[in-house]
This record gives sequence, C-alpha cells and structure tokens, in this order.
Amino acid sequence: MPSNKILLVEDNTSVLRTMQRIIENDGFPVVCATTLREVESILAQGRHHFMACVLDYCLPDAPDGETLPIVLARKIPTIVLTARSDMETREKVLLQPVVDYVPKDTPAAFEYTIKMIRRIHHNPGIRVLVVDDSATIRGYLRQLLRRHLYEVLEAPEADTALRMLRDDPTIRLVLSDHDMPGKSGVVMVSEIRRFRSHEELAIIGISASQDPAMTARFIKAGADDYLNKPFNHEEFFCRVTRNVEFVENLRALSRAAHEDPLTGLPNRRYFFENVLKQTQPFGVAMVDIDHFKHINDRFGHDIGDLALKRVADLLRAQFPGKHIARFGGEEFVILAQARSEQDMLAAMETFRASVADAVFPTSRGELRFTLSIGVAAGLPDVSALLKLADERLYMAKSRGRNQVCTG
Ligand SMILES: Nc1nc2c(ncn2[C@@H]2O[C@H](COP(=O)(O)OP(=O)(O)OP(=O)(O)O)[C@@H](O)[C@H]2O)c(=O)[nH]1
Repeated sequence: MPSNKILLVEDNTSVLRTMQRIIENDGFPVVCATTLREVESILAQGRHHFMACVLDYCLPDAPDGETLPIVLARKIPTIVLTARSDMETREKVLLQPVVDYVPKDTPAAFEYTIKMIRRIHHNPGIRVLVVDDSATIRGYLRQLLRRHLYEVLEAPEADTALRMLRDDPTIRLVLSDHDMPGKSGVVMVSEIRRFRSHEELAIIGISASQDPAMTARFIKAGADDYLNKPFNHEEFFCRVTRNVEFVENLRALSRAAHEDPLTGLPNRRYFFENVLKQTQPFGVAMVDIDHFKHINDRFGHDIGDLALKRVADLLRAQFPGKHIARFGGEEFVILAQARSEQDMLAAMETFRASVADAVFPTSRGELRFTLSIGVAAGLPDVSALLKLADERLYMAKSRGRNQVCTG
C-alpha cells in the first residue's frame, strides 16, 4: 500500500507542533525532525517510506538549504517552507525539482502547505495528457508534472491526442501547444469540446506565439486557461493545480446532485436525466422493503440505514450493468433491457427470494426482511412504465407482500 507518511522538518518547535497537528488532523502520519542530522538519521534507518516532505529551508546545522538535495536524492516530493522570501533564495529553491516553495511570512502558508500535501496524495490517480510536436517540450512538461506525481501521457500531434481522449475518459487535464503539424491546438480544443465537457476535462493552451489574441482564441475554442511560453514553474504549477481542482469540484458537485449519499446509488434525479433518453425496449422493476418502518422502530434508524445499504449492494451485485437507482425512502428502481415482463420476472423473483432467505447480522441481533416488487415492460415510455410498476408494487403489498407482481 502506498505510504501517506510525511517527513516534517522544522527547527522552531512551536511551528513544528502546529504543523504536525494540522497535518495529522488531515489523516497523514508525521515523522518530525529539527536538524539535518536528525533527517540523515531518519533516512539512514530506512524504516519509513515518505509520501512527501515539508522542509524548513534553513536549519541550525544546515543554514543554506543543505538538507534539500539530501531529501530530493531520496526522491521524496518536497515542499519547501522558508522564512526567507528574498528573490535569490526563491530562485535557488525553484531551480531544484521541488513540489513547491512556500514563504512562511504569509498567513495562508500552513493552509497552502496542507493543500499541497493533499494534492500529492491525490495526484497519482490523475491523468494529464501533454500534446506537443516537440519531444523536448513534452519531456520538459512531463518532468514538471511528475514532480507533482501526476500520471503523464503524451501525444505528438492533435489527431493522436483526440484518439487517446476518446479511448480514455479518465484523462482530467490536457496541456496543449498551438503550432503543430496537421491540426492546430486551437482546432483540436474545439473538437475535444464536442465530446468532453468542462466538468470532465480541463484544457490549458500553451504557446510561444506572439499573437496577442492567442489566449482568447484558445479560451473561445473551449480551453479553460492559457500559459505563455516561457513560463515560470510557480505559475505553471498554480495553473495546473487550479484547473485540476476546478474539474474535481465540478465532478464532486455533480456527484452530490446525482448520487444518494447513503447507498452510493444514483438518485431519482440522475435516473430521470439519463434513463429517459433510453431507446431500447426496456422494463422497470420497482422494489420496496416491506414493513421498513417496523425495522426502524425495532432496531433503530442506523440499522434501517444498514438494511438500505445491503439492498443496494445486493442490487449492484445481481444486476451489474443495469440502471439502478434509490428512488426515495425504502424504494429502489431497476431499468433493464426487456421485451416483455416475463424477461424480467425470473430475475426479480430470484432477487426477492434471495433477500427473503438472507439473514443480516447486526449489532442488535439478526435482521430479516422481505421485498415487494412491481414489474412493467413493453411500453415505449419510461414514465408510463414507472406508473404501472408502482401500481403493481402496491398490488404486491395489498396481496400480502414478499412477492413480485406483473400484469
Ligand atoms: N433508516 C432510514 N429510514 C428511512 C429512510 N428514508 C425513509 N425512511 C423511513 O422508512 C419508513 C417507510 O415507512 P412506510 O412508508 O410506512 O412503509 P413500510 O413501513 O415499509 O410499510 P410498507 O411499505 O407498507 O410495507 C418511514 O418510517 C421513514 O421514516 C432512511 O434513509 N433511513
């Protein structure tokens, strides 16, 4: 399992304790050192594998940043914290392959540092595509992005990039040049936006072009940001981080709007937004836990929640690839390809029986419950099918529950 341990190096003990508390509160274990000697001793022991290092640039036995190359030689991503905000130190630090440079004199320094630690933790799962016809530039951008642990993919021209993006919906950021043989960066960006929204992918245009309209051209084509070459590393990382965070925030908002937080299943809104577009012949099953109020009353709401999660898990396991949603309360809906109600009946009957036979161990004793299910198929309209399945669900309830009703 990858480590999430942080090596925290700081000679001011009150700053050290504050930083340690902030980082540990975020769930990252911390190993502390106050001098270069201690750092060397910790690294020599080889007992710890560090995800990142937060390093005070000046230490009593290393007043001129002598600790930095020692930590970097171990390939530990390093965020340098320093009280020195002079240009010379800044340039010296940034010439080395550090994650970032944070002047301690800003009130937001600690907050910024923890934000960078979180990024280092998340970035290894984030794919970035670099598009440039120059192998040298691609290599340069790759090594910069690797400092922040992003997973980097490369394309030497626009059509290759478009193919890679179509094949891989997990790419979250594109960095693209403009002047390339074949298709230009701006044209490629407009083509990407036909199949990848801003919510799925951020795009940063990068160019050495003297054309003052280049920023606007990239952004009007669908890019989110633009960097002029040559750029400085700090600006590069600020923009990359900001754009990755923007996509992540949009995706989190979309998840919150479309996902039931208790079961992780899509909610009613997602179901209507996506399923109403279906054109295949399909069937709908409406599934409801019997006497669920009684489960809550007897076992408590937390066990009621557990029952809902178990039903969601069983639905996911027994109906992989089908549209499943928690419709509200103790009611779930499954939409599956089906030409007739008989197509769905056998699967729903198996599901009903498996839940009726199951015993769910809980902290307050064994829990058993049953399901009533209404099934409808054969109409081209999902809303009409849902209404029919709902009527049949109530038929199942009125006939004694623990059964599947069709027409
Ligand atoms: N624990 C828990 N209970 C919920 C949740 N959402 C709704 N409920 C409860 O689910 C219960 C549903 O009760 P009823 O609609 O009377 O239905 P029932 O008891 O299942 O009876 P029948 O459907 O007629 O078999 C209510 O008591 C709600 O408070 C939830 O997210 N968690």
